[in-house]
Amino acid sequence: MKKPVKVAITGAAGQIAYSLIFRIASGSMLGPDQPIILQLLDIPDSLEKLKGTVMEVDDCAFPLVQEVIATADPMEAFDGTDYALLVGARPRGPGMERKDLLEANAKIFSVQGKALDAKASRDVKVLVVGNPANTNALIAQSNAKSLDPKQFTAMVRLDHNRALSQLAAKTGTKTTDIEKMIIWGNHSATQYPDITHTLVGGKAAVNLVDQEWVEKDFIPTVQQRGAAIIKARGLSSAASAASSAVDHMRDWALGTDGKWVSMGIPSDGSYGIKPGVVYGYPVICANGQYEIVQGLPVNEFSRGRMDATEKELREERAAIEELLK
Ligand SMILES: NC(=O)c1ccc[n+]([C@@H]2O[C@H](COP(=O)([O-])OP(=O)(O)OC[C@H]3O[C@@H](n4cnc5c(N)ncnc54)[C@H](O)[C@@H]3O)[C@@H](O)[C@H]2O)c1
Ligand SMILES: O=C(O)C[C@H](O)C(=O)O
Repeated sequence: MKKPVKVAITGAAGQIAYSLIFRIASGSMLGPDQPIILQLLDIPDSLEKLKGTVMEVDDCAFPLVQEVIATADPMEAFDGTDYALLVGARPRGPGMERKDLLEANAKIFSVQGKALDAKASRDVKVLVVGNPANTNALIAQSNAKSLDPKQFTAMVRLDHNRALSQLAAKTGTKTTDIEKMIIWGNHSATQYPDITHTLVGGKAAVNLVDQEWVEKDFIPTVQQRGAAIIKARGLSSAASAASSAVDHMRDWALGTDGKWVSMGIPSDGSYGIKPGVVYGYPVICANGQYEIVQGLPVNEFSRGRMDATEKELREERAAIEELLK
């Protein structure tokens, strides 16, 4: 029997968490033999609703769940945390851009960065889902001075999965036939879903689809998918966001077996993206660590898109600079 690990989920009374908590509790994230202590955080006004979610977790009688803590205190929620999924934030509604959320949500992540710094396991792995996810991850990271910046990541995996699904539909293949997809940059409408290096059934994707489809259909569809879901559901994506959060953490913790996935991580100068932003990169995970896939040629079209999404991230950074101190 493995020692239990502590998994903190913020925004635990919200709609993403309503899917995420149950997937994690069933073993989808860390495996069917990894016991879990759930540490659920929400704001005082949402605690009554959270009580209902906890009752439902109890009612599932999950074999892996050792204990469930529900609290409005970040210091309690992050005590000894091994995995932190920072979901809690206000989602955007119809017609809003992610940058509209910047001010509303930024402060949450400075408080939580400090609490993680003070209380979490020194090896904690942090995934920020709450939008604007990349810049929120930057804020949390900057407020956790004693932790390694590499421990803070943002979710672009939903974009990665959306891109796989769009390309599979276009080429009449399965998502599992596709390798080496990349999402560069921000989880926003400037992100760059890049199929330049992608293989479909071992063949170069760029030879299977035309550039016009890539520019006029594929890239905008992936960039605008969040907005399309808000329009259709009247609410932002939830089950797919939860599923992608599980994929991100599982791959980081358990490895990708040499496969590429996309993660928002602190930029280190790779591919000309200077340090100071959390940027989507292609990575390979092994032994609980991720490494950027290096040495890929970048054509002129890709360079322009990669720079444009970096520019947006630097503007977001400038808007919350005072929270980084
Ligand atoms: N990165 C992605 O791919 C992605 C995908 C979908 C949604 N999102 C984002 O995830 C976030 C959550 O979405 P949702 O649909 O679950 O929203 P929701 O409104 O259903 O739930 C948010 C929850 O967060 C809680 N909360 C607010 N402030 C908090 C704080 N300081 N500490 C702890 N909890 C707090 C709220 O009380 C609420 O229960 C939004 O910002 C949304 O835009 C990101
Ligand atoms: O687009 C949104 O605001 C929600 C989320 O980030 C998504 O991509 O579905």
